[in-house]
Amino acid sequence: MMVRTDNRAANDVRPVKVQWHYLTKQPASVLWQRGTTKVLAAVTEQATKKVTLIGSGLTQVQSDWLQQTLTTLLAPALEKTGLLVSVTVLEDGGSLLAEASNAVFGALQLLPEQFLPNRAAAVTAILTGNETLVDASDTEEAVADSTLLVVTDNQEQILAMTLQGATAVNSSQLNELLLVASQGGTRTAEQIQASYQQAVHPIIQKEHSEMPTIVIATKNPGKAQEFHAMFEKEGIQIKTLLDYPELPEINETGQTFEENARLKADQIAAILQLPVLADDSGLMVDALDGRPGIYSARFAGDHNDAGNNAKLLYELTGVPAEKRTAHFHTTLVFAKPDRPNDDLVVEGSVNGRILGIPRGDNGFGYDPLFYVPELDKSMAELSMAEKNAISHRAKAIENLEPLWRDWLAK
Ligand SMILES: O=P(O)(O)OP(=O)(O)OP(=O)(O)OC[C@H]1O[C@@H](n2cnc3c(O)ncnc32)[C@H](O)[C@@H]1O
Ligand SMILES: [Mg+2]
Repeated sequence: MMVRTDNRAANDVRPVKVQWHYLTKQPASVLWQRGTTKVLAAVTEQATKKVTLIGSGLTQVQSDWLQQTLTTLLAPALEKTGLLVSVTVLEDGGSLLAEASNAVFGALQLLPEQFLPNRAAAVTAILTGNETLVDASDTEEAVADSTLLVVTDNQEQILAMTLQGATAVNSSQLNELLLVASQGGTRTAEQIQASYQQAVHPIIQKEHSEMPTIVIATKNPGKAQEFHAMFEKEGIQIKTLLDYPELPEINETGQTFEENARLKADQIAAILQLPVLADDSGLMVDALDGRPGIYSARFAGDHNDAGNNAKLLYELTGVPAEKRTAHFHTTLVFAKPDRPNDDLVVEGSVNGRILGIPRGDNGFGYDPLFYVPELDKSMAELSMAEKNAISHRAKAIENLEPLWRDWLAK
């Protein structure tokens, strides 16, 4: 009997770690880890009624299979809208295609519209010698005679599968593979669900009618997540604009960050009759007299990060490194219903320099061009945790921390 690399039973799946809403500016993204395999997936709706998959770190065959499988699984939803799926393999520690599929299934759960009617999850089962092992690690995968990848729902029903290997399998071996894989897949679906309930559900959706509520004036769950920790420990639940789809769009017509944040906070507090925390942020470049500033999101016309970055580089053509100083700024405004003169206002900023060429893939907006001298990295080269320790939003939250309890109780 072969001892598994981590002493698991033959039919045991490894735990999973899911970081929901991993990318701040994507509507639905997930960092998925099982064993040492790490995959980042993001999904957005697109007008064309098909699945477009952009894979990095998958082979063409794997990308094709995943795209085809998604197209089949999502067929009913694809009659109405299309889907852009991006998959980035950060580390391949085995069962790569299964974990890439799981990352996408996870991200799909974060879209407002339910694309996947059943909870789907993927797992591999391998045949090695005369043993059948579920959820193979990379060392186990290396000695597999055959590998079966199965996508199941949460009831051990098989939704898709693919068999690969140099050795033929007979029907009883295939049966055995199918059995352990479908159980492992359903176990994985439960793991995804448990993580989702813990991480996402309580923050944004769960109703605690007895709990005091504040509203974060953003549709960006990543931002909301940054505020969540501060309020959770005080027994306050937070909601976001996603919980109030009927609210009118508030136009950011102010001339300063504070005016814009105030517009959002005051108007929404008045409508919902709840305390509202709003933020407005942007990039201020010294050589451009503080531009793009409040116009950061639409510097190049529409809300397009690539266009904004290109325009910034263009405007700084020929400006030497030492004159490319800049800072990110955030203003937070906390408003209570019907008390517009009593808003709590705090700010935060982080200094840096605008690079000549973009660096790094994390973050969003101007992050790849924003160099942080203390860390000798661009903002896009920082992990989310590193960025959240030094960012302008983090500093503003730090400044809010000692003030808001007394203000809210007044
Ligand atoms: O107001 P909401 O709806 O939350 O979304 P927004 O895109 O307007 O978000 P912000 O006011 O926070 O930021 C305005 C723009 O400034 C840039 N920006 C803000 N924070 C940033 C950050 O942490 N990293 C990189 N760019 C950032 C980015 O281009 C944003 O679109
Ligand atoms: Mg804004």
